[in-house]
Amino acid sequence: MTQPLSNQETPARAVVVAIDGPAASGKGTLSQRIADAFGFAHLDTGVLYRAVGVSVLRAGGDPADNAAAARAAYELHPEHPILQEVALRTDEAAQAASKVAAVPEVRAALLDFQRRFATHPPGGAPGAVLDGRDIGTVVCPDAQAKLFITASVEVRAERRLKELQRRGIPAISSDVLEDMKARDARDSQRAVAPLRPAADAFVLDTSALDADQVFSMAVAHIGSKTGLKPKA
Ligand SMILES: Nc1ncnc2c1ncn2[C@@H]1O[C@H](COP(=O)(O)OP(=O)(O)O)[C@@H](O)[C@H]1O
Ligand SMILES: Nc1ccn([C@@H]2O[C@H](COP(=O)(O)OP(=O)(O)O)[C@@H](O)[C@H]2O)c(=O)n1
Repeated sequence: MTQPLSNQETPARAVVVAIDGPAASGKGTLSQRIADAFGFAHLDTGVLYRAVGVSVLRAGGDPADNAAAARAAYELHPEHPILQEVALRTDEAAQAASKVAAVPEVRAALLDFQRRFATHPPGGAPGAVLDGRDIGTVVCPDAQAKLFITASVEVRAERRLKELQRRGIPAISSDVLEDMKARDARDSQRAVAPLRPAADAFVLDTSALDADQVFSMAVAHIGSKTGLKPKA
């Protein structure tokens, strides 16, 4: 992936909040709320892998083919229109994403962009929230605050099913659950940057917590690590 376009340089070191966890644990919802509350920029890194996976499928390739996946990753750039497509939200895209995500060249190609977003958040924001699988372990190991958001696979599959239905994307409950289990296994067992909490991450099981409760606990954790409070 090529470098982002002219981000305004930030004079002080940007605050970085790393939010990792398995599929549909609530990372994206929490990350956007944290970014809004602290005035930070937000990067959903899963979208990058989804875009690479969908690009390979559209070119008629196999997402597990290293060369095809690497090519698609090098061709992706931050202004690419595919990054805005609703097609990235489908289960098919998620499965393709987790296949290309196991290819070391793909991860390497996407790394610089993610790191630059963290160190130089767009619009001169004083901080960045990145969510994904390896933010606290690989992309930003020096992040000031790290959260690992999880929930039981049944709860996560139910959340994802409702989300797909809300978006008008057809989905079958048992398929969503099976696809999520397959993706969990692939993401946790891959050799490169597997899904796991960083040693210094705050692990939060959200199975029985609503989004407001998760947000309050995350704000408290970020406050304890950075001394920052959300904007009024
Ligand atoms: N704590 C929560 N309780 C219930 N539903 C939630 C919670 N957090 C997020 N959701 C919902 O679950 C779905 C998946 O959340 P999302 O933030 O997209 O997860 P992720 O980014 O981890 O895949 C969304 O529809 C979201 O509104
Ligand atoms: N930092 C990241 C983000 C996503 N991914 C991969 O991309 C896939 C899709 O990520 P996502 O965050 O969009 O998935 P959901 O949590 O939204 O279901 C994951 O299953 C991972 O295989 C990754 O490997 N590393």
